[in-house]
Amino acid sequence: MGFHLANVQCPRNTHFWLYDDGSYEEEGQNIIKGNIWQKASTRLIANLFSLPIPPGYSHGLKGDATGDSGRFVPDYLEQKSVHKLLLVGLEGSGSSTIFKQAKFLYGSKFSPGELLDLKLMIQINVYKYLSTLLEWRECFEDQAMKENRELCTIDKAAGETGVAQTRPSLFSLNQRLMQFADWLLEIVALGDLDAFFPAATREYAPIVQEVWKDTAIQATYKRNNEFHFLPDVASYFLDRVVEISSNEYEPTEKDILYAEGINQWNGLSLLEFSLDERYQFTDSYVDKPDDPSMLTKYQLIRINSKGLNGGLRCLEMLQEVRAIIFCISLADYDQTWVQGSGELSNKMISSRDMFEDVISHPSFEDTTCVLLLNKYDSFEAKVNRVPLTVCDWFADFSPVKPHHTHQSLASHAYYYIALKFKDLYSRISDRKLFVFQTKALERKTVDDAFRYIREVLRWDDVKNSDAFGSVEDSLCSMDMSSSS
Ligand SMILES: Nc1nc2c(ncn2[C@@H]2O[C@H](COP(=O)(O)OP(=O)(O)OP(=O)(O)O)[C@@H](O)[C@H]2O)c(=O)[nH]1
Ligand SMILES: [Mg+2]
Repeated sequence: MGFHLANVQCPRNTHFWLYDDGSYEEEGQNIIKGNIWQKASTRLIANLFSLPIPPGYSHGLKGDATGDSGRFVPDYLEQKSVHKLLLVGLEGSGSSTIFKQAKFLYGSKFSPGELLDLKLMIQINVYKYLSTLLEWRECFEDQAMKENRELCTIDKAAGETGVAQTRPSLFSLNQRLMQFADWLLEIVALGDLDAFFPAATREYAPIVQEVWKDTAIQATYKRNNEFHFLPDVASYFLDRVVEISSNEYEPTEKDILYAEGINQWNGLSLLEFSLDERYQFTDSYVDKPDDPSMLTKYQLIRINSKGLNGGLRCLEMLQEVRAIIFCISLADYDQTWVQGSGELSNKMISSRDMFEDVISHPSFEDTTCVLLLNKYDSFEAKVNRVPLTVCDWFADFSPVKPHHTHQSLASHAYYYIALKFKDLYSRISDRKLFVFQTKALERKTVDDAFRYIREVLRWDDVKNSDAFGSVEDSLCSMDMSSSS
């Protein structure tokens, strides 16, 4: 199995001999074919399972000149090394969307197994969305009943008969749908949803559709700004529940991007890729095709926030991370979030706290950090409606009236947030925080982000080799110019 994890080609019936130093040869051939410790995948797996790694291999490639901080790798060796990029963010920030876009952009297609995982995840999520709606329907119905009773008491006092008390409200379901709702909510309360669905998904699709279209649920959905944990994509999938629930359903590219997450179970996803030498932020390509073997290789490691719940312990297992890519949803500034302690808090503030925890983690003292401020599209639409100051951390945001400047309110607010994070970072680290704006559903912005990250890392190498001084300025201006 170790050979498979190390990406060693193992034809059937071929046996390998593995030596203490990690080198291996085909049985009896007396020709050393390679060394498993030189394979990045072996080292990562070993890290994750806390397996010992021979000393010469634990920091980069054997014999690489990593210098004191492990940053400087001479060009000729850099070509061969794999830069690990750790992608993290609070749930819903869009980190898995960014991962999936990177896979569409630079990776291979989703395999049939991965597509099946995505399909199951989409099918089960539909039931989660519906149960959220059903819970809120119940609250709104209770509220409506209570108001009715109060009205009744007033009417009675005025000498009128109290029929309003028994009258169904806008939020009441008929008895048949009510039975289904009770049954579904019980399964959810018992935590059995994952075990029950999607095996039963096809059978219940018609009734799910009926509940979703019912006026009580539609009235509940209209009030979705009042409750949390119902993502924007809920209606996108609920509208198509029958299609999604069929055996023949295959998620489209759009479905894959809209689905929350990459698969149901896996907290960790890996993608190895390289970037061609297309010029930064333009669509022009260099004339000659690149020699793919010369391109720097990156390994994108995405851990979902559930995977980080164990107090960031798994981060310790990730050695030699070249850069942390921390993803934050700009649109979270007015959202509520349940923290680990069960307390409710503002989601932007929860994201900030998680950011602080990750960057102050001893494993990442010397690690470059790039902050991706994502969901600029939702943010742009929202910021004109909901003042940024609803988030306590942004209480001192006082924009110059938009018509006095050329900047929109959204871009003004974006710079303000970027600076907040830069200030915070500078209080914790003596390194510079790089900030980039994304709309992860737009593939181009994710491509731009990775090209920006590549420039940041190149700059880092140059800075550490002390050859140039002015690259930082050009990166800063790039970073700022990319945000309008
Ligand atoms: N409007 C908008 N929606 C986005 C953007 N990025 C992600 N989303 C949506 O936001 C939802 C959550 O994104 P995910 O990528 O699942 O975020 P995540 O929570 O970091 O990933 P998991 O931890 O795996 O759930 C998905 O429905 C995405 O389609 C964006 O830039 N704009
Ligand atoms: Mg999510």
